[in-house]
Amino acid sequence: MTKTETPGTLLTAMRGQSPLVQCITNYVAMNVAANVLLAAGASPAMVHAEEEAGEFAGFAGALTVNIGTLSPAWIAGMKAAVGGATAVHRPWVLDPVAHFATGFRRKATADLLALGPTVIRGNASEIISLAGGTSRARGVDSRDPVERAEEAARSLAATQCCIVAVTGATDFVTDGERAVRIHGGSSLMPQVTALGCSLTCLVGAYAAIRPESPFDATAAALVHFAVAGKRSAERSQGPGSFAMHFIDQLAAVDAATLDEEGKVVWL
Ligand SMILES: Nc1ncnc2c1ncn2[C@@H]1O[C@H](COP(=O)(O)OP(=O)(O)O)[C@@H](O)[C@H]1O
Ligand SMILES: Cc1ncsc1CCOP(=O)(O)O
Ligand SMILES: [Mg+2]
Repeated sequence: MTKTETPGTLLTAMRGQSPLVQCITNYVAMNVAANVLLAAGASPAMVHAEEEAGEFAGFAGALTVNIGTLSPAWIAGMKAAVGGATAVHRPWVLDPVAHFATGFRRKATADLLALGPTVIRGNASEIISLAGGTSRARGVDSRDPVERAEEAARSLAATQCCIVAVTGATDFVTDGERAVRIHGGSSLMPQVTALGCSLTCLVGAYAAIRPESPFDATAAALVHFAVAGKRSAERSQGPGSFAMHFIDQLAAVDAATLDEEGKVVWL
């Protein structure tokens, strides 16, 4: 991030363009993620059929691919969409939900990784395991602290030549050389399903407006979540009211709020 391109500047640019984001996400996340993107200021479209996914990616601002509820038909749609996005040099974001859990997921994830994602966004367990380490998780929820994933993220980013974002109590973003930690959010966030998946879609929205700067775009999306999450927790009684306030706060925060309340620490 530069002084002129703060997260707040990127928020204003993102809202100004309201980018069309093709989200191939899971059944759990589809509705949540669409509401998150609309509240944040982007335009989501959940388009995953093989017959149309590549064509759609040819005019979407960015593509996001999430393997949460995988099936062979969805994998075909994902590959077609990545082909379409790559052909027109649009960024695409991979969310490797519980990729370590089964052979089916491991194979699909390896195939998608080989197609060269612009950004990988996962929780600490997912990133540790994706870099070849052993995580403690068995399913979609992380069982490792982000600090344990930081070296894994750097190495994965360097090997894959992409941006890697690890989320959790404190987030970490790296391109293999540069790295930032982003503080904020709330411990209520992992108690609401699909917020990580929705964040992946929001990374796509920011990447759509700054395809040449995916590091800054990813960090801005994470700051947007961190600030909205902290403000929502201050207004909530538990996970249910948090989910409602979170949508409100994603919409309520403006550029000045992100730049005043966002806590980004360069490493
Ligand atoms: N303990 C926590 N404190 C603050 N924010 C959190 C915490 N756990 C997760 N988050 C936030 O929740 C969002 C989703 O991250 P995470 O739960 O790691 O993803 P996933 O749902 O894929 O496991 C991110 O914005 C992250 O910063
Ligand atoms: C519960 C569940 N099962 C398959 S995908 C999914 C949603 C996971 O969402 P997130 O990774 O954002 O917690
Ligand atoms: Mg996840």
